[in-house]
Amino acid sequence: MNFQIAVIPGDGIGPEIINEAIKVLETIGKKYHHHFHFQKLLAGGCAIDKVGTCLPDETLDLCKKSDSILLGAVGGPKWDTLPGEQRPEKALLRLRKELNLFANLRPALLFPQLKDACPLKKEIVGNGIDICVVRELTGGIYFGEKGRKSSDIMGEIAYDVESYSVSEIKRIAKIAFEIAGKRKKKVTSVDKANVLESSKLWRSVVEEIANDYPDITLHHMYIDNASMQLIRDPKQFDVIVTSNMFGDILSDEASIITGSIGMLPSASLGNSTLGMYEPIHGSAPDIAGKNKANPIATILSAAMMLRYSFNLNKEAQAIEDAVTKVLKQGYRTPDLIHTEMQLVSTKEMGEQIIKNI
Ligand SMILES: NC(=O)c1ccc[n+]([C@@H]2O[C@H](COP(=O)([O-])OP(=O)(O)OC[C@H]3O[C@@H](n4cnc5c(N)ncnc54)[C@H](O)[C@@H]3O)[C@@H](O)[C@H]2O)c1
Ligand SMILES: CC(C)[C@H](C(=O)O)[C@@H](O)C(=O)O
Ligand SMILES: [Mg+2]
Repeated sequence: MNFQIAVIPGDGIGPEIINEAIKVLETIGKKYHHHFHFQKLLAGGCAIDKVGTCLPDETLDLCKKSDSILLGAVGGPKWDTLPGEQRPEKALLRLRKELNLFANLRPALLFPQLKDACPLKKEIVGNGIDICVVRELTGGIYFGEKGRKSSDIMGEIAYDVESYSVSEIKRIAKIAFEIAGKRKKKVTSVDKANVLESSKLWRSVVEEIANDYPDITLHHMYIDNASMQLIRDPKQFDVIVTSNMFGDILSDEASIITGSIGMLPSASLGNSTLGMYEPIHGSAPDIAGKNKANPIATILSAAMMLRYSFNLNKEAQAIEDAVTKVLKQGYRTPDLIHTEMQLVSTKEMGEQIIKNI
């Protein structure tokens, strides 16, 4: 089959990790007789430098017309002083919003071979950690009213408003319950309902949706406690459903218990098969251009693309199996390294994964 993939390498380590994911997809294409057509597009800081805007119209148009989008990372210190609207990260937010990609799945899976790279004690990790964070992606404080104003008494004031509608909460809650139905049948909804009005609505709507899923257990947890419980006893979680900002923070926290933020992929989905797939990490300016970045999160994001946008399940599994094999063989990028392991670069990690497909 033929698939049109819009590729946004972006900034920092973005182009390095994307190259490895493309090579992996090409290998899958050859093996299973699919034609993946890649179209590289500009967005982020590199687009600001080249054409003066973080998300050129052409990029947005071509993303809309493609079958799926693969993104590396955007942003970096070079553009940090730009006003909010002009920052590279705005490209990401606009893509998510314009394509209505409201559901962000961030699976935090500790590969058994990486138990030594997990900072938690062995007795806490037990047989392994397998959590799916379902992050609401097109609402909340990221997209509420924001601005600056000045007051005679307080001087300059900046504000960002968190708001959620019933329909926004319903659609993300449904996705979380559907996913939990295929897993361990447990949803933990994370909010701050003891303080925030938007969280109170969140909690009541999630409870209403839970009535349609009698075989799924629902727990509510405040974000402060959830941040602590994730380290104290991560095995208690199956699916975590939460708002845009809480999901952003909790997923970075969850990633480190899988060994490295370089291990966590994501899928951003809406109402059609068009999805955007990206690692959860950023452009990692501290290691950019050094061939040191872990490409696995991006490669696993490509696997999620095959599964969710193209319904190519055995092909996705082939990538995931190859990652497992490479980890078994002892290959590690610097973020995962510990004793008696084979240190490899970004490129070498990609090559080893390809060899194992
Ligand atoms: N999706 C995105 O495009 C995205 C996501 C997060 C942050 N950002 C942007 O990236 C820039 C840097 O942000 P940050 O430093 O807060 O977060 P970051 O995720 O880029 O880096 C945090 C730390 O994790 C390490 N790291 C990240 N990815 C890695 C990988 N694949 N392999 C090995 N180590 C890895 C980095 O070296 C750094 O030490 C900022 O401009 C931020 O806005 C973009
Ligand atoms: C870069 C930033 C806008 C983005 C977010 O906060 O959503 C990132 O941190 C992520 O996790 O994808
Ligand atoms: Mg983030």
